[in-house]
Amino acid sequence: MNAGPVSELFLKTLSLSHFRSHKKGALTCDARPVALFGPNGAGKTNILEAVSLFSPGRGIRRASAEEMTRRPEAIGWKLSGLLQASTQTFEIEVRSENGGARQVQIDSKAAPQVQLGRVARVLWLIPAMDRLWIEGAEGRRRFLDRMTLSFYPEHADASLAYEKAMRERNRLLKDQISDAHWYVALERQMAEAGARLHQAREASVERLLDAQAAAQTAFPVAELELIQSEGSMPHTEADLRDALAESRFRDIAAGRTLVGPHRTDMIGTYREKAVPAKDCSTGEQKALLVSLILANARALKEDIGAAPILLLDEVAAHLDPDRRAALYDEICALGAQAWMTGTEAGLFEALGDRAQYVEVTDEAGISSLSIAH
Ligand SMILES: Nc1ncnc2c1ncn2[C@@H]1O[C@H](COP(=O)(O)OP(=O)(O)OP(=O)(O)O)[C@@H](O)[C@H]1O
Repeated sequence: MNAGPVSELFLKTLSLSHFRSHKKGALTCDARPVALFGPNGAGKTNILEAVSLFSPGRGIRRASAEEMTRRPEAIGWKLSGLLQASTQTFEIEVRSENGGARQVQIDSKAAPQVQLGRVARVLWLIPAMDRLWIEGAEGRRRFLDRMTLSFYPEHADASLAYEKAMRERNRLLKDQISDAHWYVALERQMAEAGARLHQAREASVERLLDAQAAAQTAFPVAELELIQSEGSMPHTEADLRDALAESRFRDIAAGRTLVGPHRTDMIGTYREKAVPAKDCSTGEQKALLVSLILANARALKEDIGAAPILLLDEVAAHLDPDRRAALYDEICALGAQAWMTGTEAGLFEALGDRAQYVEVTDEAGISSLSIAH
């Protein structure tokens, strides 16, 4: 099952049942951007989170199924939607019973989560990423891996294989086992999967730079460089295997693996100014992230034929009016169904009738998700 080459990709319907603050909510929409507006706490981000669960992973908040269960009933939740991919329509359902593991169905058939990545492509930018350039490497690595995964869905397999072998190696390290033959097989697996991981990340970084450089865009070019948090970064399978073998005694002392792509970091630079992203102004840091998301969407459109669904939480409020208008123009030029949130409908004024407007209110637990005219 694969959406294959598509000319458009958008959600036609979305229903939520007992999901976070939404007891019941349903929406029918077209391919245009969706501007969600309403007061603080109305449940706008919860709707974005619901859409994000139509792609693999734990969604925009990385929450557990249990956390997403509506209180106080806590009986489990269900999301369903019709995804239009050119002339094909996929019926997607994601649910959790009593806070248990998420179950996915595509066209009424149980499907593994990874299958969602081949049908729906969803990218997002949320306020939690605002400090991405400043905080720890883990957030940047996750951001990088999501972008990489969007280009190369098989990146998930390499990540899993790498992590599994590393977990076993770390167990040996913790038990202070120094017998070499125990390590060799695991390091071979790590090197094989790790080299694939690294190549896919490097390829994604290159694609993002090309997509930014080639575009007519109001956003600054974010140049990305991958580095290893300590020392040099082994690139090839052979280098990685040697680096792991060399690091063994140091790793035993540390009780964990100190070298490899799990320690990759990503440095961002505002290219035109040659200023590291971490030293840029708050607005510039946001603009660099918007630039990357748009580049990701443009490059993905080249691959699959249609722009991915975008989830932009509170992005409009953080951009000056010129940049905001530029963002809307670029989204519309891409033809992306961008789900955007804001407390005021006025934030979306520059979109005019190029978007559909949804007022989100939460009265008596029944969310009113009506298209506002
Ligand atoms: N599991 C849950 N059950 C019930 N309500 C929940 C649950 N999780 C979160 N909420 C409620 O959802 C609301 C937050 O929703 P959301 O973050 O979508 O708001 P928002 O409209 O984006 O607000 P803002 O404009 O402030 O960002 C809060 O009132 C919170 O208490």
